Amino acid sequence: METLHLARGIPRRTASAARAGVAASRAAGRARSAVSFWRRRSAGAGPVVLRRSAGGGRGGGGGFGGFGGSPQKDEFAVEDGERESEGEGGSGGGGLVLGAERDASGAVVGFSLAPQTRPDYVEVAGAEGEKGTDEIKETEETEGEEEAQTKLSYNIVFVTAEAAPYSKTGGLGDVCGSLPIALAARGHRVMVVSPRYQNGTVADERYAGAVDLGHCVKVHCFGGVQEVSFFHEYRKGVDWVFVDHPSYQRPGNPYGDSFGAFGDNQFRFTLLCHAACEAPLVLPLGGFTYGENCLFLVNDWHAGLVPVLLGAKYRPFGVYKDARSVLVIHNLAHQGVEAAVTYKNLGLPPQWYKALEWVFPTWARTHALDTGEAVNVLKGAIVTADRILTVSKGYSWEITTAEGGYGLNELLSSRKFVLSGITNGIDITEWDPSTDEYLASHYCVSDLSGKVQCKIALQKELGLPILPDCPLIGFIGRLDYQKGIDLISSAMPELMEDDIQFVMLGSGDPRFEEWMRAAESTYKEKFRGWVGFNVPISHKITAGCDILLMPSRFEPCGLNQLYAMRYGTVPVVHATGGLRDTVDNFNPYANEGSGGGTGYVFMATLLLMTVVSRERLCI
Ligand SMILES: Nc1ncnc2c1ncn2[C@@H]1O[C@H](COP(=O)(O)OP(=O)(O)O[C@H]2O[C@H](CO)[C@@H](O)[C@H](O)[C@H]2O)[C@@H](O)[C@H]1O
Repeated sequence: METLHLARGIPRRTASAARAGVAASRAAGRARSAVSFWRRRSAGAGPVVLRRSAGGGRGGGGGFGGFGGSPQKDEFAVEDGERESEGEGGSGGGGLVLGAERDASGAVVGFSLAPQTRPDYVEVAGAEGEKGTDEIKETEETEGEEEAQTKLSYNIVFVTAEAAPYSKTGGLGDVCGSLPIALAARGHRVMVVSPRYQNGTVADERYAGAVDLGHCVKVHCFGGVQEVSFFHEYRKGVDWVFVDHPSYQRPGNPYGDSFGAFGDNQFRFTLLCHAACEAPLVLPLGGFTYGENCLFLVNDWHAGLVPVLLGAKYRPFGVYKDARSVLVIHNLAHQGVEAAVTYKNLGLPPQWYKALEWVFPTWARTHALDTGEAVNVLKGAIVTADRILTVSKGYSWEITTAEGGYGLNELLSSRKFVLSGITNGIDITEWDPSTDEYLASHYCVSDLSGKVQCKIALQKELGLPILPDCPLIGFIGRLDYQKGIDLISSAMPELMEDDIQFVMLGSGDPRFEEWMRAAESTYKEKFRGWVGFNVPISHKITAGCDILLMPSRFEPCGLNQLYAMRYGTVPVVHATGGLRDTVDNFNPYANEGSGGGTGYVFMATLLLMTVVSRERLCI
């Protein structure tokens, strides 16, 4: 498992005002420019310059959640999952030093990831001479390989509503499915806590490798006691922990079904947060628990109660005193807002109400008696987390503005000193055109000759006329207001006047799904709209298309443009958030006139007001 960190090396740009909308005609114009650019490219104008800023991360299983047994010494080293004595580990140069915990009589009672004198980290062998600093050690890219190792190793607990390949509706699943593996490869001990969704389809088999740990935890919430249990799989150096409860067993995706979002999501994710706080304390993974000295990475509102619980439920009793939490915001538009009366259901002490208190502005209230009082889980996480991260630098700034802050901009601005952005990486083993299992032909960015076979195969599979020279534009994503689908739909008649083909893959808002079906029957020879969630098709579109269109109104990071750049597919993106940060706008004058850049970045010319309505604030 390797990661590609596109953030490094990309010139940092000062983001201009977050634009909440783009002009559809502008999008069409840009797509047309890309078409003509593509034509020039096809005509021998040279390949698009795809600049990758950094190489992949170190592969390998590593990690140390998966071994057990009794140590013979107080400290021993572990390398690539194998246990060695300390002396042996020293010669290997890549071992981890662990400590044994002893009772008053000196008998070993367990193992600690922290040496007794420095209880919050372990040292990584090979970092001799540089001990005492707290930086992640990374060497510069060497022949496409990134050597990265940590000198401080943490017990990291991801809490997330989705983690691929077990569950995925979008980018959150991708990141929480691959980043833990990359961190484990660097020497951290990593656990991912996520629900064990069972929806009665073949997708349930994804959890087949996870075994019931036989551990139940009682959660006091929603006026009763709920019992949750845990399943566990140790895979690629990571402890994947799945919380089991009947509320995760129903048809649909993690958040809803064809009738919309589930009405009990607040309940389901409250359970997740309580369970995630218990997991490091009670689950003996690989023989021993993670313990209290954890770093919780809480992803989006679904995990947002975790930092609140640390402060409200555990620390008053001396538990998790040294634990820290990082809130990772993948999408600020979803905040977990419910009526104020639901606060009492969350299993929090009454005096902590203010942490979650949220009052809608007058204009957003629905009737004269509406006081606008609500609880907002993400707000609670923002005020209680030790650090706040977004998935790109640009987005970390945008959320502090009125246009991009979804009502939380002032609060986020007040926490600027702990707010930062780190651009997402991607899993370059899954997304690699030279090995991608879903492709009809393999190729690489330095030799795109196999790409045309992917295009022909895609045209064939979708029943489009097989025209290798016809520019093929693609879109992949959730059919959501965020993604600018309405802008594509209004640009479509103009786009279809050109000699192009257009393929869309997505699911979500039924209105957009209906529009895709209608567009397909209107433009039979040129347009295909695949309604549904289909990972193989997403790979085929990424490889088979010449251009990938992403006219997102806002985009915290965006992954598809990163995949596209890796597949030699020109991204055409709106200059917002992570799209602006990661796509280098094509400059025909660069490189002594031969051109340079990684795609097209268009600016919004029409600012559409973002209406922060209650509907958008609730999942
Ligand atoms: N119908 C379909 N079939 C198959 N695959 C599909 C699909 N629809 C989407 N996908 C896949 O889901 C992922 C979507 O990732 P994005 O980052 O573009 O969006 P998303 O808005 O969900 O994520 C949020 O979180 C991520 C991660 O932080 C941020 O990058 C992003 O900006 C933020 O909005 C991609 O891997 C894509 O291929």
